[in-house]
Amino acid sequence: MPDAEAKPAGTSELGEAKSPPPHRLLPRLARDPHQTLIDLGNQAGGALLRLDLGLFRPYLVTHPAHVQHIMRDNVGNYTRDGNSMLWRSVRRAAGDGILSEGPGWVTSRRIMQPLFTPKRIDPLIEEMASAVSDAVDELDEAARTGQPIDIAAELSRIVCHAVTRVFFADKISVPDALRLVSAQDTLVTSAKSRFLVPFMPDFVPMPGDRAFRDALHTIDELLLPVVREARRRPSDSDDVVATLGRARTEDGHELDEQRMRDDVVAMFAVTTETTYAVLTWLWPILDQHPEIADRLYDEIETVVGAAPVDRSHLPELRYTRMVLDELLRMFPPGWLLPRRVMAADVLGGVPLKPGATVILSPYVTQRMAAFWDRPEVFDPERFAPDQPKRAHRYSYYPFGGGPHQCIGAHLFSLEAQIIVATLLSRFRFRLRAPGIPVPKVAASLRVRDRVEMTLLPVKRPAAA
Ligand code: HEM
Repeated sequence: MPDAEAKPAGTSELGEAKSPPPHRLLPRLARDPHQTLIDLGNQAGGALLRLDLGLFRPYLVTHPAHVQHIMRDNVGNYTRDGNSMLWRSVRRAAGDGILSEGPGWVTSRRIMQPLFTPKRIDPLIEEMASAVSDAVDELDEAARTGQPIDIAAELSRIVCHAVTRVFFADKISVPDALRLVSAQDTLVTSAKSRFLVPFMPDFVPMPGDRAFRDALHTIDELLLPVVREARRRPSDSDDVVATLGRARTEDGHELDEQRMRDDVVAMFAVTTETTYAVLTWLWPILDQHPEIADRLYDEIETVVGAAPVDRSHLPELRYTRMVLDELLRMFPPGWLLPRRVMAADVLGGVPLKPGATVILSPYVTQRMAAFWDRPEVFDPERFAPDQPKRAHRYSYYPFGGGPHQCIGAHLFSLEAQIIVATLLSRFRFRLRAPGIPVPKVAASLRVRDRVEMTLLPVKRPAAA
């Protein structure tokens, strides 16, 4: 693997970041933003780049050492400012809580983080596996009749079954959860123009605004009653809503309705959206790599077989975990993580002014030839336990890092193993249109078009 440390993290001399000419950059970004950013990252080899998008001129940060500086070493200087790219839309949807910055974030992180530690999550494995299994049962009919399914829709249904039961104590019904997921989908997609033109004031109408507002309205309609009920009848349950209901701010006050609503909205989104988004990429990848698929099937057959997935299986699903780690390398849902520069700083020899935007991208760094061998090849062996340690912690950061590091990484790992093992212990699949899907231009990394497939029940010799 290329040695990230050996690449210059910057130079001791100060200088402006290179900036690709806008007349070439803009058409390329409009055509294929994902590949263009990877190409730019590769051309710059880890140096900071300035993207000249007219009135908006953010820096693209790809070197792991620079990522570490922003996410960890000098984190106080790089904020998820609620007026900046991406975070402005996030703030409109999820307010000043866990997905924000400052005192509201401190309180929410203190309240939410303990719910997702391995100690709290591991005892929930059986319940999660049983919810997943119940949801997967509903695919038997499609497998029997050969009816094609939209795997993203099915995965979101499976995830909603698990999440509503385990983390929301069935306070949100599965049909409501699916309406929420669909509204979230609209938020992520309709925020695109505000994302790309973050300096436009709110009073100037932009495409997608109406859809965004309608989706927020749906979310409030579904979640506010849940919040109000929890406030009316506090309980000692340890689901997300009841936990927020009992929580206190740093100065001892209970959270008001708006603050509770903000964190319920945020927590529902992060527990659903990311997991199904990343697992949707798995099937086209397996279809393209039959040798990887066979090894995965063999492991699941040996470890799980025809039995329901249970806690004892998970430590044995080593190859499954390697496949998931590689999936997160190539398709991290949080593909762009912008920050606002607070005070002047120097990064990689480039002076940064207060107010500038820096864009970090796990998607780009994790596909750069400077930091990965054959970055465009899907190869789970990179994550084999006997592989040498990666040269730099931040050459792979699908879950971010530093104080804002994802609190759901352990949950994702368990939940994704359970879902993949449950599905593949029962079905094989055939894609209707083979090929790796094109990513959608949206705030998170999703497939642009449906991934449709037919399911084939796994045949096993009848027991003697
Ligand atoms: C594939 C699965 C997931 C990926 C790749 C992922 C990725 C990320 C990333 C990159 C961040 C950092 C954002 C930033 O630095 O601005 C983050 C934050 C967060 N994630 Fe995840 N996430 C995943 C699943 C989950 C799940 C299942 C949960 C459920 C608890 C979750 C909860 C959160 C929360 C609450 C934050 C905000 C943390 C903070 O700012 O203090 N995530 N996630």
